Amino acid sequence: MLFQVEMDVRVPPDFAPEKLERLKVEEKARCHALMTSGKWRHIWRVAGRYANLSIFDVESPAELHELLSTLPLFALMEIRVAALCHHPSSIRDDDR
Ligand SMILES: O=C(O)CC1=CCC(=O)O1
Repeated sequence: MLFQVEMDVRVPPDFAPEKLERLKVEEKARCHALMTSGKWRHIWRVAGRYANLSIFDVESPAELHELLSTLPLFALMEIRVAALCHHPSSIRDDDR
């Protein structure tokens, strides 16, 4: 199942910079591991915002929740999810 996931990172002004840097390093490593596994298919930076637009390919909404809620930056993110279906006009057969 494909899901569009939009993650906005909201860092409180008093958040310790060294803790933020550590979480970013951990987040990047987790992202790379999930991209290698094929579960996190794509990630783009949303221009002008500390946000990303990602595509996940998972078995269920429950699996997506498990992956998102265990991301290192989860507590600092606002996340929106949209379930995706294959479009009848798409010429990309693997986009389902
Ligand atoms: O910088 C972000 O958008 C948050 C994030 C998600 C995966 C990653 O490496 O950073």
